[in-house]
Amino acid sequence: MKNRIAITMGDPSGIGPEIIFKLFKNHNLENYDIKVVGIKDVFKDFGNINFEIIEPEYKGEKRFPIGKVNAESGMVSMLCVELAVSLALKREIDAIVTAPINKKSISIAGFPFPGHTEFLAHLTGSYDYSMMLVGDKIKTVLVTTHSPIKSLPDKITQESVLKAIKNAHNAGKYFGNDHPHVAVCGLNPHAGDEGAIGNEEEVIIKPAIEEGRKIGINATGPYPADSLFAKMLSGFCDIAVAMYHDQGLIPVKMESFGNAVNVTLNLPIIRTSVDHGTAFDIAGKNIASELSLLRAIKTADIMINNVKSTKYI
Ligand SMILES: NC(=O)c1ccc[n+]([C@@H]2O[C@H](COP(=O)([O-])OP(=O)(O)OC[C@H]3O[C@@H](n4cnc5c(N)ncnc54)[C@H](O)[C@@H]3O)[C@@H](O)[C@H]2O)c1
Ligand SMILES: N[C@H](C(=O)O)[C@H](O)COP(=O)(O)O
Repeated sequence: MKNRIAITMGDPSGIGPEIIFKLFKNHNLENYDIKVVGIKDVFKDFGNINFEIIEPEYKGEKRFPIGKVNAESGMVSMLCVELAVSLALKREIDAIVTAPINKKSISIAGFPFPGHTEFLAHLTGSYDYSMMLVGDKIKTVLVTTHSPIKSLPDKITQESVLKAIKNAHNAGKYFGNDHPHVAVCGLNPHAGDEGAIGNEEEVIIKPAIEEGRKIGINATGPYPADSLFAKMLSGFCDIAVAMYHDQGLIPVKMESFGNAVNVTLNLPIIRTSVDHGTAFDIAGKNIASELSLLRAIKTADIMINNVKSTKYI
């Protein structure tokens, strides 16, 4: 049986519908059983639709302004995610792959979540999840997700760092390595220089790495983040653990933007996503690339095939 994957439409004011249409038009998808969760009317201007669309219950206006923040687009994009998650929890599909949402539009639509990741955690009752961005050589798991910088000191704890280390270890299998070398970034410049420039490395990050090592994870660090990612390009480690969003995502996007995949680890469902946003600046121009979406489908397929056969720590 082919793996059953639902792609959520994303924000209809952005490039989500366009890249979904291009995915079906330009690629051979016969190895997968793919459905789209979205609004049919949104796709009809692109041409003949040769894929199945499941619609969420949505009673509002179905014409969405292109390239503009608005509450209706935010609302419908989240309703699609909600429906896809319910199908995944009922095991009617094997994975969800998400097209991009706009964080401002979902906020004015009344969803108090800064992204899919946190909404998915809410819908599935998950706490020990992590965001991972998968580039070609650079693969990063984050300790904190969409957190304002000023909130970081409270969120980077021994527990949250250890959680990310475990999730990074367990993610190795998806990339052909059951025992990955997980290299952990410091938080401060030069990883604190042994306490000379901040002490989070000494009192939080090193103890978390030690805990990880005690349960058999090949975790090392903390390393100065400014040089770790350059070393990663030469094969120094398999997965990096980064303390906050931009520390981990800038290196992935520098290396692989447009071809990387966002994975939410340790949910009770499989979820992958594109590495880019709604790109309002190019929405409606027919120039958006669907390649990250294709990669997200392939990654979800690998995860589905691997998930049953793996031992978790
Ligand atoms: N997976 C997601 O849902 C997701 C991911 C990232 C950002 N976002 C959200 O999207 C919105 C816009 O974010 P942003 O402007 O920071 O980033 P963005 O990724 O939307 O755009 C950054 C730049 O990359 C270009 N770009 C993006 N995707 C492209 C594609 N497929 N093909 C060609 N060019 C592409 C855009 O035109 C823009 O110049 C924000 O609300 C952000 O929070 C959502
Ligand atoms: N952090 C992601 C990125 O920059 O690519 C993006 O915001 C998407 O996050 P969600 O999957 O949580 O929406």
